[in-house]
This record gives sequence, C-alpha cells and structure tokens, in this order.
Amino acid sequence: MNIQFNSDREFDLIAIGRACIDLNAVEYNRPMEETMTFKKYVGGSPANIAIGSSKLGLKAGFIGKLADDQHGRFIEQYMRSLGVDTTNIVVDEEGHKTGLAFTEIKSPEECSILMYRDDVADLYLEPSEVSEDYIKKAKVLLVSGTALAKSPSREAVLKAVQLARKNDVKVIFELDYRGYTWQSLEETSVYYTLVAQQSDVVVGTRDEFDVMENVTEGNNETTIKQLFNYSPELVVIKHGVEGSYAYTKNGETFRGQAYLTKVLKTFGAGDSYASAFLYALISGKGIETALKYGSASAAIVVSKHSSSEAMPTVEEIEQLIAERTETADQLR
Ligand SMILES: Nc1ncnc2c1ncn2[C@@H]1O[C@H](COP(=O)(O)OP(=O)(O)O)[C@@H](O)[C@H]1O
Ligand SMILES: O=C(O)C[C@@H](O)[C@H](O)C(=O)COP(=O)(O)O
Repeated sequence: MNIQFNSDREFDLIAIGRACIDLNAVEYNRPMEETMTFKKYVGGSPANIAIGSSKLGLKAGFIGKLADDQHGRFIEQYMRSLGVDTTNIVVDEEGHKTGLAFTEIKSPEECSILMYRDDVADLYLEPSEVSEDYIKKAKVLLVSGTALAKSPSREAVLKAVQLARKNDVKVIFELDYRGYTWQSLEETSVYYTLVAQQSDVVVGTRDEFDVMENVTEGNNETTIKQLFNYSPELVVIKHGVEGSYAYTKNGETFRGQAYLTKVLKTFGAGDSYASAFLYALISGKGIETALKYGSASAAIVVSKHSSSEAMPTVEEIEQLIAERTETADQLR
C-alpha cells in the first residue's frame, strides 16, 4: 500500500509545535554535574523534523511561537537558512521564554535530557495564529504530541488538524511524549487518542503508544486493531535498536532493522528517523524503503553531536544503506 499525497501543493510538509534550543554536553561520558560546557543547537522535535526534511530536499514550513529574544531570533534565522519557511512563525509579545533542553551524555547508552519548559513561548500559540490558507498549501501536516500538553497551544493544534482534514492535507502524528509537560497520564491519553484517531499516519515508540493507551506493556497488535477502526492508514511503532514496524490498514506489516553504528548519544534518533521516513514516503519510495531511510538517518544522527545540525543528506543516507546491504549480501 502507498499513501497518496496531493501532488499540487506548494509545501511537502508543514510542522506545528515547538522550536527550542538544545544545549548538548561538550564533555561527554560524565554526569551533567561534571559537564561545564554545552554547545547550542536549534532543537524541539517538530523543528528538528522540519529541518531534517528540508535538508533532504522537501519543501518544509513551520507553525509555532517563538520568544521575542536572542534565542527566538537565532531559531528563526537558523531554520530559514536551511530552507524552512518561517513566514507562519509568530513572535510572542508577552515575555514568554524559549524552551531549553540540556542534554547529558553519560555513556552512549545512558543519555538524558533536562528540560526547562516553564511558561515557554511555544505553548502560547493561539488558534487564531493558525492560518487555513497556509495549511491548505501542504501535502502533510506534522503534529507533535507535546504541543497538545497545554492550552492555548492544544486548541491551536486541534484547529490545525481540523483544517488539514478539511483541505485534504494528510495528518501525521508524532507522539513525541515528554512527560513533564503533562498534568497526568489520563490527560495525555485523552488528547493523544483524540488526535491519533483523526490522523492518517501515527508514529511513536512502543512506550509512547503505551502512554496513549494508558497501559503498561501494551502490544502492537492491540494498538493497530484499535487505531485502524478510525482514520489511520499507517502506524509506525519504533522499538529502539530492535528496529521498527510499519502496519498498514489493509493488513501489511513491514519490519525495519536498525543499522548498528558507533553511538555517541541516543537522542535525535526519533526526529531524524521521522524526517527521513517522511521524505521517502512523500517521495513515493514505498513503506519498506521509508523504514530503511528512517533507520539510516537515525544511525547517522546518533553517531553525531546534535539532533538538528547532524541531520543527513539523501546521499549520506543512501550510501549507508548501500554499504550495509553490500555487507549483508557478502555474509549470505
Ligand atoms: N543506538 C542506536 N543505534 C542505531 N540506530 C538506532 C539506535 N537507537 C535508535 N536507533 C534507530 O532510531 C529509530 C528510533 O529510535 P527510538 O529510540 O525507537 O525512538 P526515539 O528516539 O523517538 O525514542 C529506531 O527504530 C532505530 O532505527
Ligand atoms: O524535542 C526536544 O525538545 C529536544 C530535542 O531537540 C532533542 O534533540 C531530543 O530530545 C531529540 O530526541 P529524539 O526525540 O530522540 O529525536
């Protein structure tokens, strides 16, 4: 099964949600208490995905609210310099600040993120700041789950989803669960379920689907059985280094292997995976190839220092896939 996208749209993908700052530990293999220097990058899952897909050649746009300060201006300039359309980014006029994510790299397996997200500008996006004229120019609206955590951003995103459905724009829901932004698991489950049921494609880790279903140790079969009663045509469930699965409404299952690599840190895997998976899907390469692109892109980013700046080109992704296919063939 192939997902059909509208071919006559100016934008391949418009992402909605947060654009923030990542401060990644420069000294690694130690706890953050002992980390004295951090390097600044643009961050925030949907911003990373817009940047990643733009680097791959998609025409990407972004809807979000930025702080009226040096960080907000840095984010806008960086995204624009990489070809992301920033004309629908709004500047906050009430003094709200940019979200910050400090990352700790204790070892390649033990990474964590310390987020500063009190009263952040991105969660103040108003429904009135979401334009139908803009959304209807896109093939895909990419929604980040974290943007549903608080009002008015929650209503802004719900409006964007309604407008996308009205205008035949495919809704791709990246669950992107960040626990501390939410009041309770009950609340998260309600909004995740609401948006997932209205989406065409839902992407998340197994743990994130458990949050959506408010269960512990859920399973993929139950998840897809429930979601395919509603709008989703494709559900992608990621299992870290174990790889990922894509399920289609008409009963196909595809498995994507992770490409093992020399890991520097594990964050950035999800966003780079999403950018390249969507690039391949929108370019009509099919689901099996899209899983390979997602895995290869993630393998490249986990071996590098950042999430956004490390996003690969198509050539890098294709080279990695070709090398690994050749090695696998030789071992056969
Ligand atoms: N250590 C790793 N080495 C290589 N690839 C990885 C690694 N961790 C994750 N990946 C790839 O990134 C994808 C997404 O990772 P996952 O950890 O499931 O998502 P998230 O980063 O959103 O939590 C995986 O399906 C896999 O292809
Ligand atoms: O999403 C954020 O606010 C932080 C990201 O910018 C950070 O790089 C990160 O956590 C990415 O992790 P991923 O979800 O594994 O791609």
